[in-house]
Amino acid sequence: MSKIAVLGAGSWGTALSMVLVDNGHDVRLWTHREQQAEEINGSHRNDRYLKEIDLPAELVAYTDLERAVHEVDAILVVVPTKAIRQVASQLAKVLHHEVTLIHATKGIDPDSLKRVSEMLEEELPRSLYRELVVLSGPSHAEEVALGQPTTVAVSSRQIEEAEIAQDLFINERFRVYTNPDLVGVELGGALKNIIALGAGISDGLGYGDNAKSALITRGIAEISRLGVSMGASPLTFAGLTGVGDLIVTCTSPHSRNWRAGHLLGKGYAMDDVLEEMGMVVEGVRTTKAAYRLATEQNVELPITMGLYKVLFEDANPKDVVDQLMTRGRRHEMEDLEYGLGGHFSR
Ligand SMILES: NC(=O)c1ccc[n+]([C@@H]2O[C@H](COP(=O)([O-])OP(=O)(O)OC[C@H]3O[C@@H](n4cnc5c(N)ncnc54)[C@H](O)[C@@H]3O)[C@@H](O)[C@H]2O)c1
Ligand SMILES: O=P(O)(O)OC[C@H](O)CO
Repeated sequence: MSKIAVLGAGSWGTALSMVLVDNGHDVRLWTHREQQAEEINGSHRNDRYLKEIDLPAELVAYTDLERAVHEVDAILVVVPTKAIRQVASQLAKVLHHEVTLIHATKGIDPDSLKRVSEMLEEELPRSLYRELVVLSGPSHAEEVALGQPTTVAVSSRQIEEAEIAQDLFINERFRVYTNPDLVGVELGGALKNIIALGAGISDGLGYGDNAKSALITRGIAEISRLGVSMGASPLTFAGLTGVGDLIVTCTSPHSRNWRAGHLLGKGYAMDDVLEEMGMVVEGVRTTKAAYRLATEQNVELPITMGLYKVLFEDANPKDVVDQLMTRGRRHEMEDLEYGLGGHFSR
């Protein structure tokens, strides 16, 4: 049994805490909101984030970060990307020993253009952890909380740290694979949210399965293009944290990104949509980050660019779809054009 602090009591932090409690660990769920801690400890519910789910009585919520992390073996950070630096700097002040450090947040910071692990590394002294671990994959909190079969991957620069995280989480309903490609695992989870917003918009506009399938497959092509330019392996994007997560997020009404896109496609204004969601929609900020990265690195991301125009330049989604459909002609597989596995003859 390990002592584990989970920082962030939203839907994902709560669902992952349930997995850890199921595995027999002593779990402290930290929230910055007193009322939420009272609800979790008193009625064993976290209804705003996981409706109608009874939490295990062993799960204890804390509002005092220092007490929550006292003598823990591992810390799981799972606050939204926007809060990562703030929570990490609070943690740096109260943590005084080395832990296994895992994060399960999916995003890229649009200001610094850093991945979540990079922000954590910048904010936390190296003496507090060995090598950071990322947990990602196709996993709606609502299904994990119900104990439905789920698979994810953990990645770290050191296999030992990834295996420690694998051991903490794995059980017969929550299968955890290891993957050495930390950059790819992190980017797949972050960038799929952009495409999920697009898939929601497409559904909201009334377009059908053909359009959504196009978004998923051309989406993974552009995720891979940007990912490879940032040092990821293209193979990772064919796995759980790439196409796996893209499918789950683009096709499910559980997805906040899909739902937000759906409302945008129906004509609601962005501010109203975000207020209606009441939970984090990571794809919005990540679209800004990917737009900047693509511009800086000269990588072609047509769907992301189109979505940026809809989200931040008030473009009409239907016009953006028209622009995407009438772009110049292209080969489908860029590498095949150059003879890797096949080539044309005229
Ligand atoms: N919900 C899912 O199914 C799911 C699955 C996989 C990954 N994720 C990722 O996990 C991350 C968290 O998502 P979520 O679904 O739990 O979000 P959420 O909106 O359900 O909850 C976010 C939680 O973070 C807390 N928070 C926000 N700012 C904070 C701060 N400064 N200090 C302390 N706490 C703060 C909020 O109070 C809230 O409890 C996101 O990056 C998301 O993409 C979510
Ligand atoms: O609800 P979303 O859109 O944030 O997606 C949740 C998870 O990332 C799906 O794997």
